[in-house]
Amino acid sequence: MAPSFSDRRSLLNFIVQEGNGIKGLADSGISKVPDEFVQPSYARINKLEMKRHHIPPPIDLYQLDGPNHDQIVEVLTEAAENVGFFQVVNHGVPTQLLERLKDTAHQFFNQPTEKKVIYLEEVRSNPFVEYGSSFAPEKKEVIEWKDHLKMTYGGDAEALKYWPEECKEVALDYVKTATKTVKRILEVLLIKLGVTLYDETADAYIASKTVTMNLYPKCPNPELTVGIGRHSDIGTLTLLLQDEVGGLLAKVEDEKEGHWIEIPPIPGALIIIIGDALQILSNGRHKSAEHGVGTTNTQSRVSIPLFVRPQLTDRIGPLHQVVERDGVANYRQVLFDEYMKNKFEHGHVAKTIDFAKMTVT
Ligand SMILES: O=C(O)CCC(=O)C(=O)O
Ligand SMILES: [Fe+2]
Repeated sequence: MAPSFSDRRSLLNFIVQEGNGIKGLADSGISKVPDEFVQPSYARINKLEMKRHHIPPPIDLYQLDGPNHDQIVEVLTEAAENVGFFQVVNHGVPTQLLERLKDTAHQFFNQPTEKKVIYLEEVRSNPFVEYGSSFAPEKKEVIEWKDHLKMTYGGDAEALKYWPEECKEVALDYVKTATKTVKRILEVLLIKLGVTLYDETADAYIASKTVTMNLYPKCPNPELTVGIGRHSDIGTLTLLLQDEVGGLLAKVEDEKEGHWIEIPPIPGALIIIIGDALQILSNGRHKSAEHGVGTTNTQSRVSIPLFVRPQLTDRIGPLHQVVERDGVANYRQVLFDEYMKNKFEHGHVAKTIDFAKMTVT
């Protein structure tokens, strides 16, 4: 029989403290989501209102090494400046690895709860791994329909020691190959901005790496819920693998207030999302994409982002070559840790980049 929850506390106990997750709730056979999952109407992204939008074909990264190099750089730059996301193929991450990642994510979440609870924030013994649900479910009024396993890279030895046995090899392989892809993309974007790059410089902007496995279980009320609310990613770039289910939504700016589109799954492709750190570094040329995830009642979905960002102890601000060219710095220097804390205080509510805006004194 489906469990019933007398109040929010007992619901959170079941999902968070006992570690049953959203998956546990979905598997219990509920026919309607508890009220705590019902998003206020302004926070929902209505699929019906989504405009038809021409989705550009994925960008072939292989061509960066051939005669069409300059043309591909143009296309990448245009996407980074105008929409903040794009899809790539021939990206250097083998298809077989992508398939293994998706299978592994399902395998991890399909395990009995007692295998997963050892990675709960309150229980785990190290900072490199975290299993949980929603975004700050204890603090936020409305709960998101998502479970996650976060694996933070702190070196190979730590990954092999602390990441879950069933995920560690495939996740480590992903960090290594995908980091090369991300670095290459970042380099061409920065060079195009006029930045002279020494190896360490690009590395500093991608120094911290986290692979997350997200699970969005089948949801009885997709029209009322979100998997992840609208947000922009905090880091430099996100490289995202989504499965064939779909549900990733992004906001495209236009003359009015912008409109939402679905970023469709393309077999073998990866999605690149510009994060806030790159918007700041590029003095606002590159736009971090506002995005979110819908839910569906047809099947459960997995996605596996690799987030790269500067270290928390780094200060970041617009790169001096860009400021010289633009004649003005649009953002101040911020300690990345401070930027992150401010963002987390707000949770998933659109963009928080104004925190780094230059204030007129
Ligand atoms: O699941 C997705 O497609 C996107 C995930 C995402 O936006 C995130 O984890 O920040
Ligand atoms: Fe995101």
